[in-house]
Amino acid sequence: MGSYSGTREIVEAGEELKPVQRSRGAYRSHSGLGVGNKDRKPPVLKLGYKDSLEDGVNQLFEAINLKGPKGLSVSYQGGAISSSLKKNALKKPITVGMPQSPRIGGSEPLSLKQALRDLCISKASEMAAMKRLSMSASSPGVSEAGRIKSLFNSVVVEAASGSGLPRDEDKGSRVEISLVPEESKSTSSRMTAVPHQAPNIKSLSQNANSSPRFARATAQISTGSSKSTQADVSVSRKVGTQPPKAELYQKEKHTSASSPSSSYANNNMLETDNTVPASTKLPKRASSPKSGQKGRVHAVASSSSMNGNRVSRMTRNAPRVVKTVVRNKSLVKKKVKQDSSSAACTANSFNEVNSSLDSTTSQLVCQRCQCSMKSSINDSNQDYIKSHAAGISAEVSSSHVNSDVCKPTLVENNSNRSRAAVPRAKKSSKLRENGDLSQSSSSLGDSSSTSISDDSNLSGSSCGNRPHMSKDVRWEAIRHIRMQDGVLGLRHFNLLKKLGCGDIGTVYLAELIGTNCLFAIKVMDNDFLERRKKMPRAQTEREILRMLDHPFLPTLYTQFTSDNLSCLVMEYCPGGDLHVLRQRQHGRCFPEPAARFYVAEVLLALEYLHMLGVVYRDLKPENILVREDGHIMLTDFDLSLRCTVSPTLLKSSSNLDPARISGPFAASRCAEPFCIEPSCQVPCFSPRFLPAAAKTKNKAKADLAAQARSLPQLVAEPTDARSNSFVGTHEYLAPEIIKGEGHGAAVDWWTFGIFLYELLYGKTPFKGAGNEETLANVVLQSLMFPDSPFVSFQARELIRGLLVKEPENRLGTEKGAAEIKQHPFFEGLNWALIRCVVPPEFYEFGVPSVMSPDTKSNYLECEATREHLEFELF
Ligand SMILES: Nc1ncnc2c1ncn2[C@@H]1O[C@H](COP(=O)(O)OP(=O)(O)OP(=O)(O)O)[C@@H](O)[C@H]1O
Repeated sequence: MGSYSGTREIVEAGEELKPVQRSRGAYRSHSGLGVGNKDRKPPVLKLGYKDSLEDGVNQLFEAINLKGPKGLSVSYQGGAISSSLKKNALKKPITVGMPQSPRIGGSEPLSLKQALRDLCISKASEMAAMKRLSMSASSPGVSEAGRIKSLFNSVVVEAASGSGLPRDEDKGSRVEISLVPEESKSTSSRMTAVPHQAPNIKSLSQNANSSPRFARATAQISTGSSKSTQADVSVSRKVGTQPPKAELYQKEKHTSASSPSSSYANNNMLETDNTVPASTKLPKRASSPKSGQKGRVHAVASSSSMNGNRVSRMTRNAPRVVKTVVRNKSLVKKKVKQDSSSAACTANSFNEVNSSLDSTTSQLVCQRCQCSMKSSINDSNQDYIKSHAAGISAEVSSSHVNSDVCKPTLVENNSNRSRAAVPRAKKSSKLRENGDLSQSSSSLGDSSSTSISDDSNLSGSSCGNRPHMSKDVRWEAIRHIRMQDGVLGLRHFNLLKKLGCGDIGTVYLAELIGTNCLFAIKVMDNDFLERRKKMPRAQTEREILRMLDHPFLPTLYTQFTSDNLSCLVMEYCPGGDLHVLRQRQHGRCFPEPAARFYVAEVLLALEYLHMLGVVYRDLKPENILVREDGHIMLTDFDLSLRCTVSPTLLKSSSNLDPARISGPFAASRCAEPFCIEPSCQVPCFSPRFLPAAAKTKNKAKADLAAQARSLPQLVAEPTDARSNSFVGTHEYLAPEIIKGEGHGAAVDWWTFGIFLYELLYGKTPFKGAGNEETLANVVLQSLMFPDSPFVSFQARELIRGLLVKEPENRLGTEKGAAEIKQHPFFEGLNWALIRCVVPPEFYEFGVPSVMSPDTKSNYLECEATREHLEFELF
């Protein structure tokens, strides 16, 4: 990852590091609008109905008293009827259309019954007429059920209050129970303020009902949390009173329509629990949280349509502990308990997660992503590939950060930011126009920084179409911040350390504040990129990162633009790169088994990239990072070439006997395929050199080879990829690139050969005294192997096959990675389970402490380890 010396730029993040005004006011409770404001009285329709009814009844009973038989058990005293009868009369609106005979004794004369019936009928028709009138007067957005409901409400409530009868809470809730739940509501009505409707939560619920996406996006904030109260209130405000938020809703709805999995997170910000039925008494919200609870947000998603509840808890402002994490020793592994009963693979469901409040053990799962495969242009292959190639179930280990860590936040080069302030707005809008980035409206009122999020395309901060990383707690951490603050920006991160810088940006280790989650953030200055015409490279990298979901490739969690700095939030690899790691080895080269492990994982990553139509073009040890678990991660895609590809299945596995396939690998004692416990090591590397005495095992070996040959073969070489770009690193450049003959996917197999050579011998094969000589050697010099260190014949054979100067004769050109995987160098390797094998252990690494202002300057210089070409002929 070195940079060309003449073109090394240090791009610093001019971050908005002031304590952020979280615009609490924006979320603050607003009396009368609170979702949970159960004191809010339904508006009263002044229909004049009650008075006329009472008058009529009074007149009737006056007549009865005067004319009725003596035995009649109705009392009338000075114009007031008995409460029971009065109640009956007042309940009349609820029984419209079902007139009942007043049970006044059992022997009332027929004329009285008739009189009462007539009265009921006349009042019913009066009501119907009034209802028609009110229908024509009301807004079109209000449904009939809503109007009837309002009518009932007004009648009952006013009657109750006007009657002088005690109006207890139960009765109040009964009024709600009597309402007919609306079945549906047009989406446009969601945008309309409907003042006489039931509380906003109701209309939200209805929206949720009409869209499964809204249903699953339900979020209820726990009682007792200040944030929860604010969030709740913000819901109603956004829906009922604030047009901009309503627009946001609309926008999100469209997004969801096109990509169901894409806007989950944003929805969560705005939705309330859709499962609160109309008959349910609205919960009372605590208005003044206790200090101890402040900041603790308890998000609950529940739905009757869901098969489980998702309970997520995150601790904010919890002390963070910086702790050296020793691989395989101090890792805190988190188990995720899922509700297996749920429809786990439906895009609308969440599974219950066993989560703990403890920051070190909280674990959140977004189960839905496991099945939501994003489909996009030319993505049919990608879907297939992703579903087959990336199925790892990642156990997440939390990193521990010292409580000191969160205090300071790195502020660098503020002048850059002010410099960029003027063009920022212009460019941002330009980007938006291009549809490249979508502005997320923020209610934070952060005037000093602009954050533009492109997360709609990344499925928000949900794991989206990344099933293999779906259980990563970092998705949830990001989603939580977005729920809380609306839009993610650099201000949400503590920059702990500069990890390095490349041609187009600077990479920082960063902690998402309050979450204990570490990320690598690549920060790119858009002005700089534009000036240096490197915007296309940044764009390429971003596009490729967004596609990736593979255990040996980086996960892009989110991306945003903050103060004209484009930021890619990626998975952090604490193990450094293979270039550094190799130099720490005895003889500056890896033992062959270690080299075989690393190149095997790189081969799988390249295979996956090729299947996605990506020619990587920049393979070198510097671009291979070591994860916390010792497996690798191939990074840096700005020099990659994108093209179309059509994977072809050369040979199917339909005629294979599954028992035979598993036969040679049956040495594994563990049935759990993802178990990485040493005692359950999967024998990915069975011995290639069998003891002479073990001749009887030769048959098994032959069987193994035969089975390997009979395994299904998928070839996914981007055959039409051609480029004349002169890109790469001198020592790794393929001859066809140097000669300018145009190149394709075969360049990756050349670089793969150089890479293996360097890991085994500690140097590249064609390195000259200078760059020119190196290039000449690549084209003209034949391949030679040093005598030492000792390298197996198979390894040398593989290198020979790969470093063929004519690309058409090069190993891998015809059948891609499948061809290379079958080389004897990899004999006995269980490709499918290599990610479960215990990786070579070379050294321990840990999480650095926070980057102090003193140490910051140490990172301002980037050491170029290898000269890097950036001449592009396009
Ligand atoms: N996800 C990550 N985790 C840890 N370190 C990273 C990560 N991504 C990059 N780095 C480190 O940051 C440094 C800069 O990375 P970057 O990809 O920008 O540089 P580069 O490979 O030189 O890029 P370019 O080819 O664009 O010049 C690298 O040296 C790498 O070690």
